[in-house]
Amino acid sequence: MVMSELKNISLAKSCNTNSDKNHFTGIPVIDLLRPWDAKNLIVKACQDYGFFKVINHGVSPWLVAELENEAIGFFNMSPSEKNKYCPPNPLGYGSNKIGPNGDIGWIEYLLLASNNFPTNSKTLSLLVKNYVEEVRKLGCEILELMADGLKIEPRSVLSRMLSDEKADTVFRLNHYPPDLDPILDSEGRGRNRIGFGEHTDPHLISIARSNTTSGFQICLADGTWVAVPPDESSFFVNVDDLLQVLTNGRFRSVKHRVVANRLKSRVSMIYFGGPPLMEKISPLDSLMEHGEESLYNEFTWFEYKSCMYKSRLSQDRLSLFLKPSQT
Ligand SMILES: C=C1C[C@]23C[C@@]1(O)CC[C@H]2[C@@]12CC[C@H](O)[C@@](C)(C(=O)O1)[C@H]2[C@@H]3C(=O)O
Ligand SMILES: O=C(O)CCC(=O)C(=O)O
Ligand SMILES: [Fe+2]
Repeated sequence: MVMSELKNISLAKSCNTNSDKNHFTGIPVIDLLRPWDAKNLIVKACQDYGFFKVINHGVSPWLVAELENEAIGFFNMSPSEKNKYCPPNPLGYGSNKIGPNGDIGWIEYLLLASNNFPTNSKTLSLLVKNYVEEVRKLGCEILELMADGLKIEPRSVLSRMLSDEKADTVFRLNHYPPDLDPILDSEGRGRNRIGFGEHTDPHLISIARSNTTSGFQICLADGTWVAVPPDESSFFVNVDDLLQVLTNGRFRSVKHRVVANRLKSRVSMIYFGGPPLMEKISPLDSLMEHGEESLYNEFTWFEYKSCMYKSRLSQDRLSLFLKPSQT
């Protein structure tokens, strides 16, 4: 990646871009070995933050470590080796550019999908396949606990979309190199560059794991940005746009971003769980109260995805599907 081209990568608008400062201590922690508590805590976390951390998740730490090592091996290859790999249109290897509409970040990444996650290495592809399968199961368990907590039936009403053989899964490996030469602001203070600009994830849920380097931040309901303390042994779960629609706005699709770290590389691996392309998305009947109106016009995941690829990272895509009475 040509870092000299990245001098102008934007600084965050709010002042809290230093990745190690103001670590937020209020992230909800869900212990999956306590399912009787977990269902209610998950619902509260999705309503309050659209975000929580999962411990005792059952995903093999060996698999996580192997995949991280293999990913580091990929990112350690020379730029010319990496650039031989197909550019992200939308899947492939990318650096600096995120998506097709001019967004940039202090990042390089591999975006993969389909069942065999083709890469330049059989080992990497196989590890991704096994990892995604384990994390997909974790996603189903979490969605079933959500249904229990929301008191809706069947408990597979959400998870069936991830278990479907046509489920639309994306997997992403991100590498944020250290930002050794941060930009100076007008007062001469060093400010970290943005690694991945603010956005919400479009799918149902995203399940992320990162190394011990800080940088990930979420936006609270009052608009404050807070830094999430890293935890390499846990998974972090985002409520995504489709889950906000399916719950008719009860759950918040969390706005988040990544700020580059001054000293350390950050490596993250994210599973994005989406439904089959033709799935129709509208608030769940079993959740709607008597007389409650849907906030959104019905759409298919295919329609939403098409609209997403036409939009910039920070665009509020869901607002395009709000009913006129809600705008
Ligand atoms: C700017 C873009 C990158 C993105 C596609 C989009 O046009 C808008 C949504 C972006 C996002 C955010 C979450 C995931 O990282 C991602 C893979 C996705 O599904 O939506 C990315 C897209 C991407 O990097 O291609
Ligand atoms: O790297 C991360 O931890 C988050 C990146 C992200 O938000 C994304 O890939 O959608
Ligand atoms: Fe994201």
